[in-house]
Amino acid sequence: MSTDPPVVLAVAGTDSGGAAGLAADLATIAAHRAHGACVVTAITAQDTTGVHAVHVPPLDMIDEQIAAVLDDLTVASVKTGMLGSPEVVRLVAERLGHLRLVVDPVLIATSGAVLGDESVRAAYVDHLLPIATVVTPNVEEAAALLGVDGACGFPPEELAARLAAQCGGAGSAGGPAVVVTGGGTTGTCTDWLALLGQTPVALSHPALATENDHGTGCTYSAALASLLAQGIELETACRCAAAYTSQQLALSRRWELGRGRGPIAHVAASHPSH
Ligand SMILES: Nc1ncnc2c1ncn2[C@@H]1O[C@H](COP(=O)(O)OP(=O)(O)OP(=O)(O)O)[C@@H](O)[C@H]1O
Ligand SMILES: Cc1ncc(CO)c(N)n1
Repeated sequence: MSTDPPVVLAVAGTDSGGAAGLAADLATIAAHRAHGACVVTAITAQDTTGVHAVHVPPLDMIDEQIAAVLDDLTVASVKTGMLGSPEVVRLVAERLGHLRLVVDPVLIATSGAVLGDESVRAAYVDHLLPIATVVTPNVEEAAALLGVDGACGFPPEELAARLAAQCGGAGSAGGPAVVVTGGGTTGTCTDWLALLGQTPVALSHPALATENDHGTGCTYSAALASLLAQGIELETACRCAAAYTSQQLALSRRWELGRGRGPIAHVAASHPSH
């Protein structure tokens, strides 16, 4: 019997502060006992206070990374994060569209920085979302992808249902599942899972009071991709990914790293003592 771990490919940007992007993705994939491969789509000069500069590598180099991984490894699932340009979104759709694809449509950072502009948003809508397995926007990203004002007042479950309809309307396979993730530091956090033509399902867990939530969305989507790679059914995988993310938020709650919104913890609670 094979002892190989499933391979999860993270296609995402770097965060020099080590909180979000590939740092969060690869640590989360490893924590789920999967093997993480990576394709670097963007380099950000970033810290807990914000994003100071962005560089998108040449498209050829991104294509070479994808080709190297696909040529050598059997990829069980892909998680996409910051893609950085419409050309990269199209390339990912072309090269990885045949695989199980968890798309975190990164448009706006926790700090408010724009990580994907209008052309990136349009490329997601036209090329990547229709062929995704799961899409995991937060409320603001869901509204942007629908082309409605973020302050439109649609409840998150309606955003989830509308986005599932928008993505799945044209496709024969019914389109992706949509999880609109919900933050909030008091009471209950509810993520809404919507599938085309079905009533959205509320996935709720206790909210944690913390300012150290930089990288939360990356952690959630990488956990989801890892769980799906292990063959876990979608709704259970969504619940487990949220539970994992909450657990990591609890671990970093009292940290004082950086001057801004600090990182979510990437490793487990216990350290070997020296
Ligand atoms: N304070 C919190 N307490 C508990 N769970 C949380 C909290 N904030 C977010 N979550 C959970 O974390 C997961 C990721 O959601 P979130 O909406 O924060 O992602 P995001 O906004 O895309 O993150 P990012 O700011 O990194 O882009 C969801 O399951 C959400 O419910
Ligand atoms: C590189 C990168 N990817 C994703 C996010 C979203 O949290 C971020 N801030 N930076």
